This record gives sequence, C-alpha cells and structure tokens, in this order.
Amino acid sequence: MFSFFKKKVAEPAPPAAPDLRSLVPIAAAEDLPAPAAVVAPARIEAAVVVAPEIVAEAESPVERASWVHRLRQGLRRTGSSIATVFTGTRIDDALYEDLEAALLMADAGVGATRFLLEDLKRRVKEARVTDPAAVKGLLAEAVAELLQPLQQPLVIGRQTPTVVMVVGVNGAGKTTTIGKLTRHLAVGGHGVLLAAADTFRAAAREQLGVWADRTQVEIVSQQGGDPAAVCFDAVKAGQARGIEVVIADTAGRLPTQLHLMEELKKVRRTLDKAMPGAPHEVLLVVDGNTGQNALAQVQAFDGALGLSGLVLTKLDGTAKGGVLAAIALWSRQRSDGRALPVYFIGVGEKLEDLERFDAREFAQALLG
Ligand SMILES: Nc1nc2c(ncn2[C@@H]2O[C@H](COP(=O)(O)OP(=O)(O)OP(=O)(O)O)[C@@H](O)[C@H]2O)c(=O)[nH]1
Repeated sequence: MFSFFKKKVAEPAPPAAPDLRSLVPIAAAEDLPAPAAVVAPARIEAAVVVAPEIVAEAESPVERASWVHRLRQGLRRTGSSIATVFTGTRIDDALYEDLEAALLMADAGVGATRFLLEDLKRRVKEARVTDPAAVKGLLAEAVAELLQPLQQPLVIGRQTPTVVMVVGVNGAGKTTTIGKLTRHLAVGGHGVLLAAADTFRAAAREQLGVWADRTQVEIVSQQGGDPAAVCFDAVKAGQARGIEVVIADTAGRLPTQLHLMEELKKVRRTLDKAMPGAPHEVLLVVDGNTGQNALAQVQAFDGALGLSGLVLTKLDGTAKGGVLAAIALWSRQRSDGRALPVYFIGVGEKLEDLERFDAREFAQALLG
C-alpha cells in the first residue's frame, strides 16, 4: 500500500539506565487478543519504507482507490460549491469572481485564493483553453502544485528511539491519531512505547491505554504526575529496551493558554535532556473542520514549539477543506524556510480513515 512512514537505519544507541517505576505494562500477554486480532489488512503491511536503500513497495491500486473515494466523500461539501463554478459555458470575469467566492467559502483564505486565481489565469492563457470544464482541471493542477511541498513521509529509525511529541488543541484528534499510527507501526513489526503525558485527564490515559492494549504496546503513565517526567521516563525506558518509536500524547490546550504552552515547552526541553536531539518530531494534530482557525493554530504552535509536521483530521463532511491551501501558502514563508509537511490526513474515526497525504489526490478530491 503506501509509504506511511519512511524508515532510516538507526545508529546503535547506548542503553541508558532504565527507570521503569512508572512503566505500566498494559498488555500482559495473557490479556491480549489473539494474534489474529492485530493482523492488519494487507494494505497496512507496506506501511514502513526502509530508506535509503529500499524503495517504496507498490501500493495496491484498489486499496488506494478506496481511500481516494473516502477522501472525495469527505471533501464533498467543500468540493461541490467549487465544482458548480465550472458548469457554465464561458470563461469570463464572472467565472473568476464565482471561483474567488467559492475558494473563500472553502476557507482557502484571502492570500491563497488570490495566489490560486493568478496562477490559474496564467495557466488558462498558456493552455489556451476555452471550456470551463478544462479550467477546473487546470485549477486542480494549480492546487496540487501549491500543496506539493507538504507531501513528505514521516521518517522513523534515524535514532533509537525516534521520539514523537504530539500536540494540539482539545479534541483535535491527537489520541485517535496516535492510536492509528501506533497500530500501523506495531503491525509493521516496530516497537512502540506510548507516553501518556496528559496526566491531568484520567479519560485521556484510559483512551491511550485502550489503543496500547489493542496494539500490544506498552504505555508509561502516571496519574496526576508531571507530563515532562512521564516523557523523560518513557524515553529512558525506550532507550533501555531498544524500542524504535516513543510517542508522547500531550493534553489538549489552546495556544492562548500561555502557562499550558510553557508546560509543552518544558516537555520539549525535558525530552532533549532525556535524549539529546529529542523530540525528533513535533506533530500538531489539527481539526480540519475549523477552517481558518486551523491556520491560526498551526502558526501559534509553530511559533511556540517549532513544529516538524502536521496531521489534519476530520476532513470528513467539512466545507472548509480549502484551509490546506492557506497552510501551504503560509508554509512557504516559514521562518526556517522549510515547508511544514502534512504527514497524514484523517477522514473519519476508523483505522483506515487515516492515510498519508498526497497533494494531487487531495487537490482532485477538493474540487469535487
Ligand atoms: N469525524 C471524525 N472524527 C474524528 C477524526 N479523528 C478523531 N475523531 C474523533 O474526535 C474526537 C476527539 O478525538 P481525540 O483523539 O480524543 O482528541 P484529542 O485531541 O486527543 O482530545 P483531548 O485529549 O481532549 O485534547 C473523538 O470522538 C474521535 O473519535 C476524524 O478524522 N474524523
């Protein structure tokens, strides 16, 4: 199926003294579901690509087509209003005005809308098209080109463990996303350790525990404890055991809650103390249904923490899928000059509803 992750061969890491006091082995062997229960559909099996020597395994076209269908369904509300712009017979100012309104309604934002319109006019002129339906095809190309820099695989295995810190506002889909990623990794035979760094909300730990249980991975958790301490313990345990990936689930928070943002910065610093260079990934999970607010979240979390990637969830049923164009345009002007990858997008709560992001597929689904 897809190159869900990219894996680099790891440098051997010296084992550090384990601190397993808070390591809660959720999944004792006898409590676990029968192995068959965690055997994933075939489409999951090529989830990890070993780089650089091994190239991506071919993905089944049938499986990908099924995903594209779900993506199109999810973005139908965004796409249908844009698609109606191209049902006329003439390419004129009215068409471009309608398109401008439709892109703004889809939450592409003023900057990305302007950018796309100018790019589209240039393409129309160059291609000398006269049919509005052909303009739609050119718009899909313009959107795909704008989104292309965001299409990058998540690399794991450069370090052991690869430490992934997951952040976002309340209810964005962090824990669900972690559960899905963990499952993909575990099914691919990769060791994962979860750090339940939302020590405040008992339900959050339980929710993560359920995913840990399902995927037969261990979880470090400590009710009422310090999130940074939980993360420290998890990384040390991961190092001692040679576990490939440690994923830290943090509590949801608004970027305006400055003391909570300070807490995240502390988690980040502590991870670096536990393992210099960690976290190797700081992922922001964003609810795509929040439209332009999603862009504001990306900017605020990036400013505070320096993000390395995004996961855009809840694109099912949204009329605001255009926000990814706004994120892509902003990403071009990022202070470190690097595009912020969108590693995955989600169109539902089920396991198969999270997939790697593909700029072309997304552009086509967006336009209905
Ligand atoms: N429709 C839809 N629902 C989703 C998607 N991803 C997650 N959800 C749902 O969103 C809700 C919140 O998800 P969580 O994973 O608990 O979110 P969270 O960010 O960990 O929440 P906090 O820990 O409270 O900050 C759950 O009901 C999920 O099932 C998605 O892509 N589409």
